[in-house]
Order: sequence, then structure tokens, then C-alpha cells
Amino acid sequence: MATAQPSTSAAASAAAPADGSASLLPPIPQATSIIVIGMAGSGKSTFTSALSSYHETSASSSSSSSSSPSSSSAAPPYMVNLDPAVGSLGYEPNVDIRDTVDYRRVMQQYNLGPNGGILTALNLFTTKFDQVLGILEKRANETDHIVLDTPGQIEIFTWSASGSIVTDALASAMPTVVAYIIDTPRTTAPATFMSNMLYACSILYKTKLPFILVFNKTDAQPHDFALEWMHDFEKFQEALKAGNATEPSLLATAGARGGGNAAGGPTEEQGYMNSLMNSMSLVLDEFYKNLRTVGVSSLTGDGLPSFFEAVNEARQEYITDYRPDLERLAAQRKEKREGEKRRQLEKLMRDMQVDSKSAAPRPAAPSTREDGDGEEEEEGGVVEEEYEGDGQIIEPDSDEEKPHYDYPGPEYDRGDGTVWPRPG
Ligand SMILES: Nc1nc2c(ncn2[C@@H]2O[C@H](COP(=O)(O)OP(=O)(O)OP(=O)(O)O)[C@@H](O)[C@H]2O)c(=O)[nH]1
Repeated sequence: MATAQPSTSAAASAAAPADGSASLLPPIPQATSIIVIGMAGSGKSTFTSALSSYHETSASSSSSSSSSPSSSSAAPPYMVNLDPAVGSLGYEPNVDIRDTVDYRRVMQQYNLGPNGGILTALNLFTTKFDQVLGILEKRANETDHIVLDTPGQIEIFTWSASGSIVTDALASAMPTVVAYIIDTPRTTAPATFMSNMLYACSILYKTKLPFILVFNKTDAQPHDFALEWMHDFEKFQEALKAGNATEPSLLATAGARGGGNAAGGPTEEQGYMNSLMNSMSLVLDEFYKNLRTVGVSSLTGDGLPSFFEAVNEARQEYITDYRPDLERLAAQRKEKREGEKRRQLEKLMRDMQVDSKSAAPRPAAPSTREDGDGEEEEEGGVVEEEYEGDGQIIEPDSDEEKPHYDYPGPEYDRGDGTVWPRPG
């Protein structure tokens, strides 16, 4: 694992477009933003708090030793709380959604339940996220990490429009990684483990951002079993065969476990579950290969140095894989804008040509006479089409409002040999 922060010049050269053209994106800042996502109770807030206090301890210890993987010379991580319903946090957020939106009042005002209240509060906050992003962009050259703690109900952030807006806005402004927190003691059953992995996989494919699986609470349950299941397909099969997929099978012996039929084999339901798990684990095998995994205890701080190393690796991945896509998008947008400008200019030129033709002397044009009410009428009852000015021809008797042109004066030379009012 890489331990050093990428140097600015290395980052810049890695981020430059492959065709050698100048980058259309702002320079890559010093900070990496870490979006902390996880199931309710997985320990997101405790983990976020641990990241904050880790800086303090590593900063104080760095005076005696300089081997800390986190750049302790930088300012402390910049903390953002996006959970409007959280009671107390173990850290002092720099930006707190609760300062902007009171989710209880939102619930009352819109007659919503708790989840609807949290979602609506997040949506309201997201309408102001451009201001938050401005603040974060300013801080991004002063600190190494910007940490965002997300709402307890995972889907409120991961599957909402506001979650996507926040994630995309951050990722287009600075290197951004997702830290997916897993409650390790509650993941020892194969089915729970599998559903957690599927959820992580769906977030990875939705955000396309560098991803770190964080097995939290390793003080209560080491995460070795999970690593084994991820790296050795047969071990997971064994865990499935050993018993009911929904029971923690790792820690119990096959004989001691309840479940199963009278003959000691799995029931029909268990058999179906095991077979489903089996096929899904095959699908996830590919996903595991591209994952960074760390085990941490947010309570003791164990494993946090490995987490920061994983963040550095993920930052590199952002620069080499994600940023070129952003660059391509920026180039496409620029091309579209320029194409639009060209089209407008061509249209203007076309219009001007039509305009100059309509202003030129027209030998075959029927003469006009003035009728009693001072309006001009064409002789012989032939009514000419009028030029609207934007390339569109409109019928003179249509209800559409005609454009108004100021008469430029008798001395006005159009530059094409005609002088107003036109001769003849
Ligand atoms: N043993 C142990 N307990 C932990 C650890 N991290 C968090 N916890 C406990 O897990 C519980 C939930 O932690 P939170 O940080 O509130 O979890 P959360 O994901 O932010 O919770 P919500 O936002 O409500 O979904 C708390 O009781 C924490 O003390 C850990 O590393 N080890």
C-alpha cells in the first residue's frame, strides 16, 4: 500500500488530459474528501469522530516521530455533518446540516414521518450546497481530509437525488472516496454479509468513485472471517454448508446450531437461501477483486493508519481513473457550447445576408401606393411576405407580432452600397 500523499506535480501530470491539451478542470487540491456511508448503527458517527481525533493524536506524536501515514503537518480534517436527525456527535462539525434545517419542524410543516423529514431536510440543505462547496473548496488547500458524515438511514443518502448531487459536486471539485462502514459483529452470518456486500457493490457502481470497505468494531469482532470469505470462495461455501445462512455460522459449530430438518440437513427454505447465496457470491467475486478493505475499531483507534493509507491509494485511483472521465465530460460540454456559439453565429450571418438582400433595390417589385388611412398597400392586390428578422418568414396578415425596426435615418450607409431610404 502506498503511504505517501501524492505530490502536487505528480498529481497534476497524472490528471492532465492524455492528448497533452491543457486541463479544463481546476487544479487538484491538497484535500481528499471522504464520504462516510453505512447501515444504521454501523458506527459512522463514531468512525468520523475517530478520524477527527486521530489527527490530534498523530499530530502530537509526530513531534517525536514522523512515521505517521497521515500528513499531520496539515490542518485538522474539515468535518461536515449531513445527518439532520443525529442527537449528539463525538466531534465538532465545521459545517452542520442541523444549523441550517430543523428536521422536526420540517416533519411538522410537511406532515412527514421521520424518514421523510430527514430526506426533505437533506433536500432543502442540498439547495444551498453550492455555498457549502464554495467553503469546502477554500479549505481544500489547507487540510488533507474533508470528512462527510451521512444520515443514519443509508438509502436517504445513497438513493436520493440530493445524495447524488452532493456526491457529484464534491467529486467534480476534489478527489473524493467513499468509506463504506460495516458493523462487523453483525455481519458474521453469510446472508447478512452477502446483503452488505451487495449494497456496497450497488453504491460502488452508482457513484463510480474509489471505494474503501471499512470493517468497523474489530475490537468486538475481528474481521478475518470476512477477508477469508472475500478471498476464498470455498470458505464462504463451507460457511453456507455449515448451516442456516441467516444464522451466525462462523462462530458456532455445525452440530450446536439449531435449524435444519430432522435428518440434520437444511430445510427447503434454508436450501433455497444457500443456493441463492452461492450464486450471488460468484457474482460478487469480481467485485471483491477491486476493493480496498480495512478493519478498524472506531472506539480504540485500531486500524486507522491503514485506513489513511487506503485513502491515499484511493486518491491515486481517483486521479488516474475518475478524473480523466471528468476531463472528457468537461471537453464534451465545452465542444457543445462552442458548437452552439458557431451555430448562432452562422444563423446571424445568414440573417444578415437575407436582410441585405431584402434591403437591396428590387427591379421587379411592384410599386406601392398609399391608401386613405396612410398605410401602404401593394398594387394589384399582391401582398408580399414580410421579413421577420430571425430568418423566419411570417404572413403579413397573421396575428403574430411583427418585429419593430428603427428607421436608421436618411444618411445611413449600410456598407453594401445601399443608402437608406433605398432608392426608387
Ligand atoms: N465496540 C465498538 N462499538 C462501536 C464502534 N463504533 C461504534 N460503536 C458503537 O455502535 C453504536 C452506533 O454507533 P454510531 O456511531 O452512532 O453509529 P451510526 O452509524 O452513526 O448510527 P446512525 O447514524 O444512528 O445510523 C454506538 O453504540 C457506538 O458506541 C467500535 O469500533 N467498537
